[in-house]
Amino acid sequence: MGILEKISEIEKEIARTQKNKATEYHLGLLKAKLAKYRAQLLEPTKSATGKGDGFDVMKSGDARVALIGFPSVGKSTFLSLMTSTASEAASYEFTTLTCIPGVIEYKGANIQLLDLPGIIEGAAQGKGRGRQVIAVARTSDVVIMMLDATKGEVQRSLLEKELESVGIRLNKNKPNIYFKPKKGGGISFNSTVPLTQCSEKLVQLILHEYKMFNAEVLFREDCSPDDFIDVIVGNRVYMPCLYVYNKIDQISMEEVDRLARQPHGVVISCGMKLNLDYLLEMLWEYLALTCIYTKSEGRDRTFQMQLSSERGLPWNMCVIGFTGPSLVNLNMLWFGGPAPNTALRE
Ligand SMILES: Nc1nc2c(ncn2[C@@H]2O[C@H](COP(=O)(O)OP(=O)(O)OP(=O)(O)O)[C@@H](O)[C@H]2O)c(=O)[nH]1
Ligand SMILES: [K+]
Ligand SMILES: [Mg+2]
Repeated sequence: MGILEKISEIEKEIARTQKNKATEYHLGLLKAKLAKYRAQLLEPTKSATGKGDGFDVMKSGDARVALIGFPSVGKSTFLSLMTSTASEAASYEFTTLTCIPGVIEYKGANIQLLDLPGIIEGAAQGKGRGRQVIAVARTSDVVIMMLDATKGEVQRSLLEKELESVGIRLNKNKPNIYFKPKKGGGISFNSTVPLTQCSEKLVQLILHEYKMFNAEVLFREDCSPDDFIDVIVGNRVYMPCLYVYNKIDQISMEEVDRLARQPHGVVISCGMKLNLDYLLEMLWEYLALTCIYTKSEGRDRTFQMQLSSERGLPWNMCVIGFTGPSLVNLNMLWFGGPAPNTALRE
């Protein structure tokens, strides 16, 4: 059996297994296996990482934003509107075939915006240029998931699944679990909070699946088995994502209102140049959140300083757990006591 078949078998088994106390170990084990096979799938192949395929665009500026979406949702139209780069837009699917960088200048910062080919279901497993596109998404600081407002919610959940399956975690903080593999001494397990989704036995089972028999594990929040697997697999990327619904000129006001209220949602029309300023403001706030995930060195620090001086705060103000889309929330939280769940530790 190939890896793809194995993955599909396990996914089916997870889907048909009822979730309850009696099955929690079985499910935990299945999820650990799934994560293992998916990791194998992601091991670089020549075609996915080969230079010269148009995807190896140099990072430049203060931050990088990737445009991810199905074909013909308006990604290239957006790039051409927001930057001085022209990217061909047309009514047929897969107009864009490589990665096309542009620069947004905003509040003294240069934000690199990347237009990418459309992706479809199965992208992570190599359909179309999905793997290259997703590899670029992994290198960005914020993802703009562009959606066609006329097309319903299914595109969004399909894309979320694709990104999820390659270890990209959207609008989610890194699980607050201390994990350290050891040379001996068995598995020591502790938690500072009551756990409702994981237990010592489940943690041991998952670790054994990864052939780890000695480790120190400390849960500092009530994490799920999936969170724990993310921590031991270790190559996950946590990034903010804006869900941008384009083409609102084509839908009713009621529908616009509904989409605008989605968490992390912004509604726009590239065709009629509607709400683009607001999107830029939101993008700026979401970029501020990336300070949480990045190290305080070099260019990241410059960017943090820019962001925080604007708000009259010390540059390392940005070292805060992710609480929501509003920076105001973050600042209040920070002044309220020690920053929870700081990710600048490493
Ligand atoms: N009605 C309407 N049409 C739009 C809007 N934005 C873009 N379009 C149209 O949608 C079509 C696709 O736009 P593109 O920018 O090529 O889309 P894309 O996402 O880059 O497509 P691929 O590169 O093929 O993945 C074009 O015909 C655009 O003119 C909008 O806000 N409203
Ligand atoms: K197109
Ligand atoms: Mg395009």
